[in-house]
Amino acid sequence: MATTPIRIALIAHDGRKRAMVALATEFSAFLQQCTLCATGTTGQRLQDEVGLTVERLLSGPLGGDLQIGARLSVGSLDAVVFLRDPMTAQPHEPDINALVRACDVHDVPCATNVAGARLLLRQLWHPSQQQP
Ligand SMILES: O=C(CO)COP(=O)(O)O
Repeated sequence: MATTPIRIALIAHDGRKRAMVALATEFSAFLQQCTLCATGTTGQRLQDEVGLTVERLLSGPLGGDLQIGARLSVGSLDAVVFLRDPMTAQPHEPDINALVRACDVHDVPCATNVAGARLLLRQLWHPSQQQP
């Protein structure tokens, strides 16, 4: 029986894009089975460097975070991986906060660092398997 693909949004600030590419490469066998969307530049990197099929939304500073927040608010996303750069101020900080807040409001799992993202993606990939 065919199952519905899991819908995941992938977002990374510039200082975390290499980490996102490495994470997506590590989980590419799983992510290929998912329906993916991403902010503009992150999505481009994932297409070009990992070979994933990704719906590219606007770049974060141009409203991409808000688009993803709107999607998850209406139940169109199952999980968010948002590798934020904690060391660099972002011009669109209000949009970033709105996205993370929307995850909390709607109880959508959101990983904001690689360790959390690994746990989340592993669990989504093998839901019945006990985590060690
Ligand atoms: O700024 C971002 C998230 O806040 C990411 O946007 P890009 O993927 O377009 O760089």
